[in-house]
Amino acid sequence: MSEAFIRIAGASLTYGEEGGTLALQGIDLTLHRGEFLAVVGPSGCGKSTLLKLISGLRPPSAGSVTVAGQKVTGPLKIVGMAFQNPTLLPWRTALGNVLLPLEVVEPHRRNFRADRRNYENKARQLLAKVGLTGFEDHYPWQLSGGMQQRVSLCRALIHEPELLMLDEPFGALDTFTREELWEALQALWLERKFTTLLVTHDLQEAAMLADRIIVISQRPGTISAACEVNFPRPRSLDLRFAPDFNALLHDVRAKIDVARQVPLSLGAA
Ligand SMILES: Nc1ncnc2c1ncn2[C@@H]1O[C@H](COP(=O)(O)OP(=O)(O)OP(=O)(O)O)[C@@H](O)[C@H]1O
Repeated sequence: MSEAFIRIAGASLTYGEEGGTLALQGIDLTLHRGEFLAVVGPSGCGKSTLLKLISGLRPPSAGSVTVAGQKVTGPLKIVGMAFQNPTLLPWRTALGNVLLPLEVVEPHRRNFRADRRNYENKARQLLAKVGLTGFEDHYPWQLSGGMQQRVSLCRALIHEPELLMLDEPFGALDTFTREELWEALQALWLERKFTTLLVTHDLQEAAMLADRIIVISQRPGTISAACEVNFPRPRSLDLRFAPDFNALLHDVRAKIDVARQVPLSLGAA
């Protein structure tokens, strides 16, 4: 495995002042460059908070977070993000939405006007990779939920981030669309190998896409278990029917059940 890219050491995060909500406690985690990590656990255990901690949107109350050798002290520029709700700007076309980060994030912002044609080509290529050729000039309201989420994925990747954070990106989609997007995401990841954190409630999604799955326990969230996912890549959807795959799902499910019952960080007897 390659070099460590993210290191979290003894990190805790409390929302609000002292006596506020202790969301995460004693998190130790190392991620290698190019690794795909899935984060699962019961509702409210701190999965999204872990993404905020790593991306610098929230500082740790204790411990430290290091990304690419630098201590995280504020929002990182090298992150692309996509959420359950695609949050596309309704007055912009698919292409216009994908281009948005380039108009905001340096160094692209500086070059955007002069290099617009180049950037547009890049955006069109990315849209083609997720099957949206011919829809570049459509507005969000002219696209299905799955298509909007594809645009959102392209928007998260257009500035070639080293780190991709996905918070339940496919949670609102039907099963077939979700599976198509797993394939699209896997293809992009295999090509570009951005380090990825995926928060999901869908264990099939976690096992299909990730190199490793971590389970966060009931709040205050701690990492209560981890499973390596060693299926060769590219992974096809047929993998869902393999006995090894289902054994892994059962194992992760059992670990989540334990995580739901035992508030580990409170030192249950
Ligand atoms: N901005 C905030 N202010 C105060 N408390 C917060 C804030 N954001 C989250 N929390 C609390 O922190 C805890 C962890 O929340 P978080 O959103 O990280 O959980 P999650 O595992 O992503 O949940 P879900 O699976 O339901 O989306 C919860 O108890 C939540 O109420």
